[in-house]
Amino acid sequence: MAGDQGVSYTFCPYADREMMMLNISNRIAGDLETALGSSDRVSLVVPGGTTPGPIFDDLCDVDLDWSRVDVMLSDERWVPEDHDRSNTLLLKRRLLVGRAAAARLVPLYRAAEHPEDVIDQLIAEVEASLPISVLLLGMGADMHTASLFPGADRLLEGLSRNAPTLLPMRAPGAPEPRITFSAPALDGALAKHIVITGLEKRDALERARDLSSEDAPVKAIWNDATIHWAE
Ligand SMILES: O=C(O)[C@H](O)[C@@H](O)[C@H](O)[C@H](O)COP(=O)(O)O
Repeated sequence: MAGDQGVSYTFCPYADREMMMLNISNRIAGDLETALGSSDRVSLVVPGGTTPGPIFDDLCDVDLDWSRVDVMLSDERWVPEDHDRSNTLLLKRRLLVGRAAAARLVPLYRAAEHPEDVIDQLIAEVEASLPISVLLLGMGADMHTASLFPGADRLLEGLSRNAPTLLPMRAPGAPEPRITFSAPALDGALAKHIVITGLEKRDALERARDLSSEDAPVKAIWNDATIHWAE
């Protein structure tokens, strides 16, 4: 456990990445199964980026009633869906295949020049699938999570208690505009997992304890999360 200012998470280290990815997939499957036991439809929110692919490879073959699962991204880069930086493309290739192809993808992207052009429509679609039943997030070495980046143009709004469910975000560290779930929308998830790899990110997690959420946005959602780490 780590704690300051009343926040806490459970830190779960693994001997190797493969074991970690398999275990996270099993944990998510168990959380989804539990949620499906008490709701007609449940939702799973996952990150893009480079880390979660192996989790998706394991999870997509799990035997559960995927036809009752809404899948959403925690954040999306504002690029067409066939672009190699599209998180939607990653989902379509590695999670929404096999048994999980029966799940419903709730998009965080629509073909439009700017996220602002379609944000209201995206919010309405996403809000129909809330609350988040199961959440998986990644974290950058700069302590961003989803697209809540330190120094981003609308970070304070995204961290505020009254934040909209989704908001556009532009940040010095992000090559394209983003759309992201806000911190309170993510923090309301019933089960929360964060996956990180490598010593740099583990050190960043340690540093985050003494920083504000503005400098370390991951803090805004880590309360009651399980943080899975392997070198
Ligand atoms: O689109 C994205 O980039 C993600 O959703 C983002 O929040 C990601 O989880 C972190 O940046 C970690 O990224 P890596 O796993 O690539 O280090």
